[in-house]
Amino acid sequence: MRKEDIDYTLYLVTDSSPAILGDRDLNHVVEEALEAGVGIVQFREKKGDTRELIEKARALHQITKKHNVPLLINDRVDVALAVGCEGIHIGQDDMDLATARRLLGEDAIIGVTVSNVEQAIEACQGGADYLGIGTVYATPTKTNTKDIIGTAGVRNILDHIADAGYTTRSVCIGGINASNVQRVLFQSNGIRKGLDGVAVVSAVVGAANPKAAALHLLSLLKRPPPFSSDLQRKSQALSETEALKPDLLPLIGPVIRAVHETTPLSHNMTNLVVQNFAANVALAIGASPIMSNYGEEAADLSKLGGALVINMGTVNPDGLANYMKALKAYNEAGRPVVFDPVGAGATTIRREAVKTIMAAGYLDVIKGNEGEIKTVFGDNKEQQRGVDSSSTLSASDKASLVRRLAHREKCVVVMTGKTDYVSDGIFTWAIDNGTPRLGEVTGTGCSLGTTISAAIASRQADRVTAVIAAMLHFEIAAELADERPDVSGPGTFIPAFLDELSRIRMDTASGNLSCVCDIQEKFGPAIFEFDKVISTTRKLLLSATHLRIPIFVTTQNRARLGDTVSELQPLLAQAGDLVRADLDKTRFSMWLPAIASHPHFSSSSSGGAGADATTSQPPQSSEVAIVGIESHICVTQTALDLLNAGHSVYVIADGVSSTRKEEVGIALARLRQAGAVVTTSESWLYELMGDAAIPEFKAIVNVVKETAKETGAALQGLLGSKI
Ligand SMILES: Cc1ncc(COP(=O)(O)OP(=O)(O)O)c(N)n1
Ligand SMILES: Cc1ncsc1CCOP(=O)(O)O
Repeated sequence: MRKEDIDYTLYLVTDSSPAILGDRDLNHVVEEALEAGVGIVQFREKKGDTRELIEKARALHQITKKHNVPLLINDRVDVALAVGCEGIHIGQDDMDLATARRLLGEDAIIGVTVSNVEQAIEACQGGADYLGIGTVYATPTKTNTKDIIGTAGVRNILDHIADAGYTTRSVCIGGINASNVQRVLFQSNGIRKGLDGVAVVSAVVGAANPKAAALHLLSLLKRPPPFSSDLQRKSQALSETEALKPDLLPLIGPVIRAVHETTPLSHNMTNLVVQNFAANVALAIGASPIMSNYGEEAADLSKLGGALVINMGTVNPDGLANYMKALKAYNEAGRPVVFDPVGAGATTIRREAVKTIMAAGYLDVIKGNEGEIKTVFGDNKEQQRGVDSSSTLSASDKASLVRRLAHREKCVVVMTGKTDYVSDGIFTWAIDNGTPRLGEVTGTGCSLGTTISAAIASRQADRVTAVIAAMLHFEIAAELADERPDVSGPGTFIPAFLDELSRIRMDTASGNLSCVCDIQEKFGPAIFEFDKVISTTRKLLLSATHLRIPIFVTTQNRARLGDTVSELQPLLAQAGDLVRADLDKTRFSMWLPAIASHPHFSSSSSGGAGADATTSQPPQSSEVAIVGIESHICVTQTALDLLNAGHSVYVIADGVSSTRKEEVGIALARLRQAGAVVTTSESWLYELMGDAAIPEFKAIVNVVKETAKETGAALQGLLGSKI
């Protein structure tokens, strides 16, 4: 067999020790493994006389030859020469590569154990046919292992040898079995070079049915792991340009809506302190919380389409065992896991717990403060005080740390702080939302993990978007709560925060929006009943502020025709961040790219390439009310564009006008025919409320009462006989 044709996918290394082989026959085990499809076998026997070893190896060689699979001998060049088999595997303490090559010749396959970059480069340079990279995880099969390098170590070696231009075949070894093989491969593979396979001992030799075990491993090795989707896609993009950096803002609203619509399960294995608060946060954002710290339940829960939060805030040995069970179950079900390594650097127990959890399964999101993320990265020299974080890194160092950790673990990493950093290992975002108030109450950090879990459960195919959407939802709600006049401290902040979380969700889900089209100073003298348009718009802006309906404003050629009229400016200022856009335009329609791509309008993109196959929704439309001028030009074109984009349009007849009054009636008739609803401000307001029991009812009724005279005048003046 030519060297380049060797299939390293599943590499069997033998072991005849009773602890592994038991009473099975080694030849039979190897024969079964070969039947299953093992592509290379190494005879590794640490005990026995040379003659005995040669005899056993000869017998094995007869079997491997039948399957046209190479047999290598561990350590012993003499045995390999005596048997005449295809090669050897040598470690760092064995015969050196150059001597082995001289003795065995160019055709022999020689593999070399490497556990760091220097050894790997030296072996590649020296002409090794393959590298045995390890030890990945501690294993009872080899107790004299010097270096446990984890998947991060394997990946580092692969990246460096690829950078140095080597294509040497590579397998990894140590503690690999069916429960971790997909993750090991997924997390080990570098962007430029991947592993050719894995080498195992006990997973096959120690299995009750070696053939079935090898078949199972091969089937796992040949298919992508359930959690690989979006990051694999993005990894491919890495070599391409910065232009690929996704614009996430248009995708935020759809994630919040997806949580509202799918009510995903948020399975929290969280600490005792925050259980109640985290459950309330989950409810406020529209998720379905279950607070279960019992690992045995996870197998069932993982099948319900949700996500798991492992928060090690009050870790203990039982808890750790439960986390591992749940992590395994969620990994097997292909459902996302959020890891919150609370207080990771505070104690030795916690540092060890982090290592145990990281080695036990794949984590989709790792979220922590600076100290926690440093500890997870393995780079925290400081002693963390409790669960708090002090910051010593610069902004660029923080960004670099989250990117490196995300890249290493192939997951999304969030570092919380005054500025939060989020990375998928390729792109990194800084988020400056939130309020110091969040730090004044316990459980906010932990319930951010809960919020992320719900978002990621609804948008598993695009984890980083889900994570950022969850963070924005959470932090903007906190800002809004903090600004409320009824909030005077941490006690009043908590209920207000829950209210704002829920309110953002309802606002985003409801899709009610308002557009104020070109109500500018210079139009004043020319427009029919311009003052009525202004008074109706005032009424709508006041009501929109009470009902938290986002507002979009435009002006036509502001430099020449002036800004939006001064009567409306205080109301726009009062509406604050509800004014989602205030744009100048030359196009007649308000449907500018910046508005069309705004989260409130971009829901139709939720059915696009980034949508989660399991939860994709039909494109959702917004309900948009329009006021402004002129009815037959800008208002008409905006309404038609909105209708074309699939939105519902409400033209507020007592709030639109034109230069000539005759144009108005014709424009409204045309829009009605095109599918718009032509209605009045009062009718729209009552339709929005739907129920006199809503908390805002009183405020809106007051607005209606206070503006009753103006409304009458507007109806009289503007509508006349036109509808
Ligand atoms: C495929 C493969 N990789 C690594 C090893 C380990 O070899 P070594 O470091 O020589 O340790 P021992 O096997 O001699 O204990 C291996 N055997 N096979
Ligand atoms: C030979 C060797 N080298 C590093 S770990 C190891 C043993 C791997 O055994 P197992 O697959 O049973 O963990």
